[in-house]
Amino acid sequence: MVIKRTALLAAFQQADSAVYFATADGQHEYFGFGQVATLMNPSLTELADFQAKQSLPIFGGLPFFSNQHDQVGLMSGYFVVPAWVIDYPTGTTWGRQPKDLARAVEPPKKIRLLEQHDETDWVSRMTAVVDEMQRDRAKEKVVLGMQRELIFDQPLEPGQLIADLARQQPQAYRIVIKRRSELFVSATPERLVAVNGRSFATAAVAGSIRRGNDSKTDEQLAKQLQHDPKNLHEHALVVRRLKEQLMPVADLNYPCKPRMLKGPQIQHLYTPIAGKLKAAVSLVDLIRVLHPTPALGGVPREWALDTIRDLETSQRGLFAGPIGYMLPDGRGEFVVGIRSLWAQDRQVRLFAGAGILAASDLEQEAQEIRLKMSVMMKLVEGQVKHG
Ligand SMILES: C=C(O[C@@H]1C=C(C(=O)O)C=C[C@H]1O)C(=O)O
Repeated sequence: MVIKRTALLAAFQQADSAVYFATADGQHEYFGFGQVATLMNPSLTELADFQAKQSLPIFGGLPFFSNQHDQVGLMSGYFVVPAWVIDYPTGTTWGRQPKDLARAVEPPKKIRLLEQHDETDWVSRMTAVVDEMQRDRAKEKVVLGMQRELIFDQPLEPGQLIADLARQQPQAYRIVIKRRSELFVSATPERLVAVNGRSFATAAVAGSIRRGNDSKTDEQLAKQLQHDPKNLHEHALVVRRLKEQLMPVADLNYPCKPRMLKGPQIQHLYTPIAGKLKAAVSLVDLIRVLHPTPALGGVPREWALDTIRDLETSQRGLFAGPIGYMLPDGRGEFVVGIRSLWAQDRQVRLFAGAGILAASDLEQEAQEIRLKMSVMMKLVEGQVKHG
């Protein structure tokens, strides 16, 4: 029997536990329903042990910091083995299809935004770190995040989020993880790592500018970014680190100059890095090697991570963490959980960050962060009733 996409969206709306992962290349759109096993707050070792016991696909995410233990729910890290998974474009399924996938579809209801809280002191809070980087040039980069809290009168509708994500962000990875009254949603352009046998791929995505309103302005903005020393340096730090970490385990292919990666709101410098693993290295091992890349951490790594812990007022949880799936044959892909939100019932948190260097203008960085947040703001706006 052919399953309609609308039935999957309705089932997502109604399920207690469901996952959605669409790849940026449009090749795969996984929907998973129910749960045969779950893993909360895992270490990478626990995740590898958990995976070894499963014969069905696994979906979920690791928190950005593995050692922050006061996170709640999804944000502490969560993996699920759904009872049934379908890759919609290919029709491949795993597990047993539930008999009554979805009851009748209800029309989406509109919700009201009651409160919005922003980090209005972000620029002043981050000033000292730019001074520190100017004094000590060994401190090259730190990616600092900002969060926004939204309170609605009703919860977001996840089925509708999936439909709107596909329309609004077709060239991004699109992820929705639902666990009872919690949702984690991301429309991220950034692959952490994909593995297929001995082939693997990762990417450096760092250095950003807005999109132009017409193709001429857009091209000018791209040129400006491609010649901007601060952004080129910020990007080069990520490429350098990825190469250093991967050279020992793989033969690598990559372009010598960054390309452009364009989303509807923002464009980035982009260096795809692919290769062949010299020995069988698992996806979990590659996450251990790569996360956090300087695209979301910084250089030097430990100083940057301490700085993030000290200066960000809200914990990252899954924000900027590795989010992905693993299939029983060892194939799989993890992305970086940015352009993301976490919803707990009627309460929603948005996260975005920017790479800070000694040459950064913090007002401009704050503006860039708000631009990155507009990806999730636009998504939730789609459900909001005005007036
Ligand atoms: C931190 C984010 O994005 C990261 C930071 C970028 C930058 O500073 O140029 C670009 C892409 C991402 O690696 C985010 O979107 O929240």
